[in-house]
Amino acid sequence: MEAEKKAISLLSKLRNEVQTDKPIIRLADKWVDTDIWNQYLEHEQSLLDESDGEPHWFFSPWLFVECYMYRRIHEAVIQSPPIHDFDVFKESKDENFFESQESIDALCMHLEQLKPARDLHKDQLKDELFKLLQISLWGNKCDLSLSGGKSSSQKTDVMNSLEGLKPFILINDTESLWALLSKYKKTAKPPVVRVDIVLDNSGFELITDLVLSDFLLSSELATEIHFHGKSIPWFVSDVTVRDFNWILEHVRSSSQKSMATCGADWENHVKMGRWIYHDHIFWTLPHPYCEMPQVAPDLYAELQKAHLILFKGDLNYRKLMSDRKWEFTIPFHQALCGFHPAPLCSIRTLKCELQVGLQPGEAERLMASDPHWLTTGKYGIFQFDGPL
Ligand SMILES: O=P(O)(O)OC[C@H]1O[C@](O)(CO)[C@@H](O)[C@@H]1O
Ligand SMILES: [Mn+2]
Repeated sequence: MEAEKKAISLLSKLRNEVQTDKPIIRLADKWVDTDIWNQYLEHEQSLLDESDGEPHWFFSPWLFVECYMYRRIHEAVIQSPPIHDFDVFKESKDENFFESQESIDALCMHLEQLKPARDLHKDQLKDELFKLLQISLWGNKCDLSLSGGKSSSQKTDVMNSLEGLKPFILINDTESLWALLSKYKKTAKPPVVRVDIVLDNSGFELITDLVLSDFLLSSELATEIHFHGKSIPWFVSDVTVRDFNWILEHVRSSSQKSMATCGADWENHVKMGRWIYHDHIFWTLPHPYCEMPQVAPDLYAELQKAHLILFKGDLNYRKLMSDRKWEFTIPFHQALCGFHPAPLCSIRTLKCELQVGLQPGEAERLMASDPHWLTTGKYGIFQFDGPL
């Protein structure tokens, strides 16, 4: 109880700082990333004129303060032993999984029916890949950060909604993904085809990513999937290693036959080293991804081993684009500012005022028909960059 009181008082202090636009203060804990964070704060300070004083909550870059807020929540918890590894968002993440049971079961049943997927005819293989990619895209609607932590589970039949949702895909580079992966399958070269997925949210979205990953293996479009998750609770619903293992265990022990079969297969993928989970502190730092080679060269080198990297979700898009106010028509490649570790694709629903690579006039047309098109998660993209 003492520890809880301490954590709550640190969180109240944080809330007061946010609400009253106090200066952004240095981190006081001693965690693996504390020094990097404090250096970043100094860097933010150095960008201001002397007359501006210190960086404050209301007038600092959104990406930076939003990441900083989640890092401060982490600080409040780790400074309160013995509850130092308590995940304040765990309950809502788990709830999202339980509330989406029917949709999860339907997806697992679909996946099982496709097996053995390696024998599917080329056209059917492509068709199924596109379906599962779209399911993974729309799974990104289910984050808990946009809804302020309120339930955002999947209750409708996502598989039968795909056709109706197609007009809301603003950029669809899935043909490039097919061209890349089917070329490897056809030539059987290289013998190892590695796809990395930079995960976003736990619950239903993670299930859609796992279903896609299982299909990539069973269809032999890929031979290894590497998942990248967060090392601390992040943006409410993002996946940590605990969430990842918890979901696998709950799918495996489900009373629904298809789910249990999928769960057993998935645990087996992990055991056999076909599915590999990584975490790295870089994913919970405020830096844009173009700074990865300097800030986290080991992670950059790891990503360079991939044949394709899928970046899930809105926050990853903001970090890929350095969260700048780009023109809507600027090419994706250019807005990546030199971040090209391997061919990559952003799969996200739009939740922030940032989108590049549109046709001239398209943003204006969207704005006229739906003024909130950028922020409601109603629209989605598959945006690819890289040589084929
Ligand atoms: O889980 P996702 O798709 O990254 O979405 C999180 C998004 O929600 C917000 O926190 C609020 O819109 C954004 O800052 C962030 O981009
Ligand atoms: Mn998220």
